[in-house]
Amino acid sequence: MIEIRGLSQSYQKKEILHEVNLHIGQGELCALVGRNGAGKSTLIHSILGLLPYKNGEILIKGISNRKEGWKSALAYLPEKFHLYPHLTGEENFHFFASLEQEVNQQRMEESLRLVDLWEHRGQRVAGYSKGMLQRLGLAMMLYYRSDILILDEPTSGLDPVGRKEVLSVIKRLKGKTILFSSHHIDEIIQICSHVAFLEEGRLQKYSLAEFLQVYSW
Ligand SMILES: Nc1ncnc2c1ncn2[C@@H]1O[C@H](COP(=O)(O)OP(=O)(O)OP(=O)(O)O)[C@@H](O)[C@H]1O
Repeated sequence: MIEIRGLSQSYQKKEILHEVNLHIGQGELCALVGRNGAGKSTLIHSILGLLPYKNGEILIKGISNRKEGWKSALAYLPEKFHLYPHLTGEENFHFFASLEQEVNQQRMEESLRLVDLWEHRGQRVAGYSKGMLQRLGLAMMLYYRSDILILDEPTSGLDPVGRKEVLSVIKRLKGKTILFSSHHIDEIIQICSHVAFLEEGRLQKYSLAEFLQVYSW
C-alpha cells in the first residue's frame, strides 16, 4: 500500500534520510519511531508530497505520489491542526468537510460516532479536552474513508485518559493501513504490528516482536 524505494532527503547539504526503503502492506499498523530530529516528519512530509525529493520513489497503492490520483487513497492527521473554538464540534466538522464537497450527513454521523463524539457534537470545541479535539481531528480524517492513514504523533500532549481514548479509536480501524509516529513504546506495544525505526538517516522495519527483542524493551 505504501512503498518507498531509495528515498534520500536533505536540507541544504545535510542529509536527513539516506536511501530509505519501506513497504507497509494492507492492514498493517506500523509505528514510525526515532529520536527527536531523526527525520520522522521529513519522511511523512515526503510521503504526503509536501517535500520535493530528487532521489527515490514513493508509491501509494502503486501510484507515484508525483502523479495525479494518489491522494484519494491517503488521509493525514497532522500533530497540530486548527479548529474554530467558538463553533461546536459538528459546526467545525461541517465547515472543513464542506470546503471540498457537499457534506454527506450520514458519513459525518458515522465518523463522529466512531470516535465517540456524536453525543458531544453540539458542544463548542473551546470546551473540549485535548483528547476530544484529537478525536474530532480523527473523525474529520475518517470521513474521507481513505484506506491509508498517516497519523503524526496523535497522542502527543494528551493525559492518560485522552491517550487511552485515542488509542481505542485507532484500534477500531481494522483493515486500514496506518503509519503512526510516536515516542511512546507502551502504546506501540498495544496497537502496532510493525515498527519502522529511523536512526542516522537509515530506516529499518521490524515486526513488533523483532523490534522488542533487538532493542531489549
Ligand atoms: N525546513 C528545514 N530546514 C532545515 N532543517 C530542517 C528543516 N526541517 C527539519 N530540519 C532538521 O532536519 C532534522 C529532522 O527533522 P524532523 O522534524 O524530520 O525530525 P523528527 O524525527 O520529526 O523530530 P521530532 O521527533 O522532534 O518531531 C532535524 O535536525 C531538523 O532540525
